[in-house]
Amino acid sequence: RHNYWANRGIPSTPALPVIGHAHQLFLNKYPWEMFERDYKLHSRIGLYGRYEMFSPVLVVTDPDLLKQILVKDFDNFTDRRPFGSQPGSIMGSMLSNMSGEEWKTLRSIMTPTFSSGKMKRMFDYVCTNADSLVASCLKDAQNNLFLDMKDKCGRFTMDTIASCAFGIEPKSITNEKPVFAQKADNFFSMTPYKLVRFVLMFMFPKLFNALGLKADTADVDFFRDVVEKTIKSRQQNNRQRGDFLDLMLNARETNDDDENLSTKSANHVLTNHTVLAQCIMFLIAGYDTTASTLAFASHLLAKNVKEQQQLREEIQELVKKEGELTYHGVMEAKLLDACINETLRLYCPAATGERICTRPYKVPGTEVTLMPGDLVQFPIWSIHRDPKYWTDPETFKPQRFLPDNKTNITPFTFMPFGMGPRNCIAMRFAQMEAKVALAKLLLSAELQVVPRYEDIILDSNSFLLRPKDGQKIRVIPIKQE
Ligand code: HEM
Repeated sequence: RHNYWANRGIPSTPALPVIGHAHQLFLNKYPWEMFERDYKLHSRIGLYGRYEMFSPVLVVTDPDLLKQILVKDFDNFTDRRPFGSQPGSIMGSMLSNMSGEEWKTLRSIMTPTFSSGKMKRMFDYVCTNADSLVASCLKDAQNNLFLDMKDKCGRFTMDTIASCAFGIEPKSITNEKPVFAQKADNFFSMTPYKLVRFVLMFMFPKLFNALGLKADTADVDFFRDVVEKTIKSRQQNNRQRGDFLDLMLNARETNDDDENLSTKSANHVLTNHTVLAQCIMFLIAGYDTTASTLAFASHLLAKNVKEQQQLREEIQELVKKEGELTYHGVMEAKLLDACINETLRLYCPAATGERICTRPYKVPGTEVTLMPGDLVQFPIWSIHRDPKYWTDPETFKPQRFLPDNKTNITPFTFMPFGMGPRNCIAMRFAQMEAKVALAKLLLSAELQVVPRYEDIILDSNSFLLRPKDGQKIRVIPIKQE
């Protein structure tokens, strides 16, 4: 049963009996490295096959084919593999884990959360929290040789998503015990038990359910309590902020008699349970990826002194021109954009992407017809570091993303937020949040590498790229003129 790829002329390295290539996940230091060896062997061809037990998986590395699958033929690949789908589970009801029409309807309800108008309104909340982050860094820098930037930035991203989307103020940045941030961190931190649980839930959902394991963990229950209280208080006060929570509650309460078809299907999708699930997803998803990005960016700039100074000068120039840091200024800053992009190229928090085939699909240029349920993976980490697309790929060179050079980048070789209609729904928000925090930090402080912490060490127990044991750097206040 491991002849599927050979019979169709698709390269595949020899599989082990029964388990196929599933063992690759455990042979490497990091999960995303399981693609490295086969990527190097087969990327010239643009695709290769592997097996998870007996199930064939197509790994796509060719940028044109990726564009085809993720964008042009998206209707054949609308879903990811089901994750945490148990009756009544919060995890299974999150947008990220939904499929088919339910996903489509919910995605269209949630998309306006990050419209340009809403982003501009959220900018002030982001700035307030970024100011608290900088103040906290400067204060702690007085008594500490170095700061843990992952911890600091995690508190910032938690406070920012909570205030922007829900009007909650956890005050994680100033709190000695930042419960919200700690709970979100717990969700992503893997112990060996959690890792096994995660692999079972992801790769062997039937076995996971048969063992009576629960998809929702205690951390999810904590956020369920927070969101339930927030919804109750908002309904009692009858106040509208025009934020994500209002958007969800208003869509849920739209009258059932409405003749508008899309509203009817929205009512069908939006139960109390699904509203709750999306809110919890935002609090959790809003925390880790952006915090790690900021921690990685701080470290890379601490290490690359020239780039750090050039970026500081760009931001100082902006502030001089506009009187303060404005939404427009932050979004237009070219080097700031390039530094965040280069950070995400080298350290993309979500290192692997995947889609499930939802309609039979003949893969262009091959004899393969994928059937509904077949899995397609794309190794983002390997593509981001492929010397075919990036000269000197291991080196931090933000200049690659400056407008003059950007046109040299092969489309679909840079995809830290995924691509196509099912890409990261909060991409523009995450970019704005990271840019504001980094800009404010650089205006007030110089970032330096700490001896013994010169390199980024990644957490090998995580499926997301996260710094292991935080990300330590030295923060030196800049004397204001
Ligand atoms: C630097 C920060 C972030 C990165 C690198 C990132 C990356 C990603 C990636 C790679 C995907 C999968 C896309 C695909 O399959 O094509 C994704 C999906 C998603 N992200 Fe993000 N993300 C970030 C921040 C956020 C934030 C702040 C939120 C929420 C507030 C968020 C919410 C989501 C959701 C809900 C999905 C699932 C979308 C769907 O299935 O329709 N992300 N993200």
